[in-house]
This record gives sequence, structure tokens and C-alpha cells, in this order.
Amino acid sequence: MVDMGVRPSAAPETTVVLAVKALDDAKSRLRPLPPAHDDRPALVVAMLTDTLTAVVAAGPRRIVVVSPDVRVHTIASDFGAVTVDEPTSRPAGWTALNAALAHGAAAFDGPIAYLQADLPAMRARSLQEALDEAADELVDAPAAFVSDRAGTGTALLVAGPSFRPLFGVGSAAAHRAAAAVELDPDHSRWPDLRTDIDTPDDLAAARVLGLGGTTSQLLLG
Ligand SMILES: Nc1nc2c(ncn2[C@@H]2O[C@H](COP(=O)(O)OP(=O)(O)OP(=O)(O)O)[C@@H](O)[C@H]2O)c(=O)[nH]1
Ligand SMILES: C=C(OP(=O)(O)O)C(=O)O
Repeated sequence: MVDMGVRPSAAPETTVVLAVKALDDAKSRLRPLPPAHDDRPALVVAMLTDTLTAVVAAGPRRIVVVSPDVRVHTIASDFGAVTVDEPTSRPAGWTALNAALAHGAAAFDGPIAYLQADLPAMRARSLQEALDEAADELVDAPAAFVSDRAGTGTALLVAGPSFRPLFGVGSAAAHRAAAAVELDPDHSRWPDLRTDIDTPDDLAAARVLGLGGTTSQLLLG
């Protein structure tokens, strides 16, 4: 007998796309770091590793990582991700980040989950739940998103391939204005998924939530 109360998980249908800029250019706002850990490329790698660990555990259809940095490609490959080079051009009015994300999604059909790559506290269960709720919204809406800890940015955007990602400063409002539905607008759930790391304060918040093993070992070990 089929249990009509249990919906299938959306993760196995979903392509997760992450963008990572060149490691030496990343996280300019993440300072000061404690002197013993003042190696931002290593921290970005650790956070990417913890993010990808959780993404893999969520069981998506595929993972795509877009980056100009070969070191990022090597890490992504270790997680079974498809690696994509930075696009060589971008449409007028597009930022480099959104062009990179759209370029990563371009070859694939089905729902695309654009996810921040610096979510070292994220648990697979939170991502799975958000993907499931996004799938429900995509029946009527072009996209759905989870805002970040501050409520102004976007941690996760799930959309069809034709929806233009609008990440950047104020992206929650931009995605809302493009008719994307905000998931859990009261911020009552998924603090781990919402905590992308831009500043030392973000890192402190992620520590309280519980950092993934690689970031934790780097900073605390
Ligand atoms: N592939 C690619 N990824 C990008 C690009 N710009 C930003 N990203 C990634 O998108 C995410 C958010 O980027 P930003 O907030 O602009 O940059 P950041 O390195 O996180 O931090 P700041 O240097 O402090 O702004 C990070 O994972 C970045 O690595 C880009 O042009 N190409
Ligand atoms: C790009 C974004 O985030 P941040 O710059 O905070 O990493 C965003 O929230 O759209």
C-alpha cells in the first residue's frame, strides 16, 4: 500500500550549484582572524569541505562547483562534484557571481539549488528540508529561497534553469521582487543553513551552532 502522507524527497532530483572565487581573493571581510589561524585560503577550503560534506549527505542528483581556482576544482572533484571553469564573458548587467552560478547551471535541467559555499555549520537535514519545501513552492512559483542569518542575503535559492539568480548585497529583497517565495520567513528554522561566513561575527555564530569537522579542526584543533 502506498503511504500518501509521505512525499518523496526533492534532493535526488536537484542539482546543487556552488560558486567559489579564487582562494587568494576570498573573504576580504573576514578579518581580523586569530593570528594562529590567519590563513584565509585554508579557512575557505575548510568551510567548502564542510559545506560539501553536508551537501553530499543530503543526496542531491549532482553537485556543480564553479571556480577559476584549480585548488577548488581538486577539492570539489574529491566530493564527486562536476567542476566548471569561470565563464569567459557575462551578459550586460550581470555580476560575476551570478554569471558564474548561471554558467554552472546551464547544462542541466530540473530544479537548481544555488547554495552558498561557506556554510560550515550546515547540516544535511536542514538542506533536505529546505529542498523539500522549495519543491512544494515551485509548483506555483518560479523560485524559492532561504534568507541568511541577517535576513538580507540569500543562503539558498531553488529555481528552474531559466530563473536568473540575483545573489549579492540585498539579494533576499531582489529574489522576493523576482517572485521567489521566501521559505520560513519567520526565521524559526535552519539557523545552520542560514549562517554563511563573511565576518568574524558570523564565524562566532557558526561556532555556537557547531562547526563541521574540518573547519573545527582548523580553528580549534
Ligand atoms: N566562481 C565565482 N564565485 C564567486 C564570485 N564572486 C563571489 N563568489 C563566491 O560567492 C560567495 C559569496 O561571495 P562574496 O560575498 O562576494 O565574497 P566572499 O569571498 O565570500 O567575501 P568578501 O571578499 O568579504 O566579499 C563566495 O563563496 C565566493 O567565493 C565570482 O566572481 N566567481
Ligand atoms: C552573495 C551573498 O552573500 P554574501 O555576500 O553575504 O556572501 C548573498 O547573500 O546574496
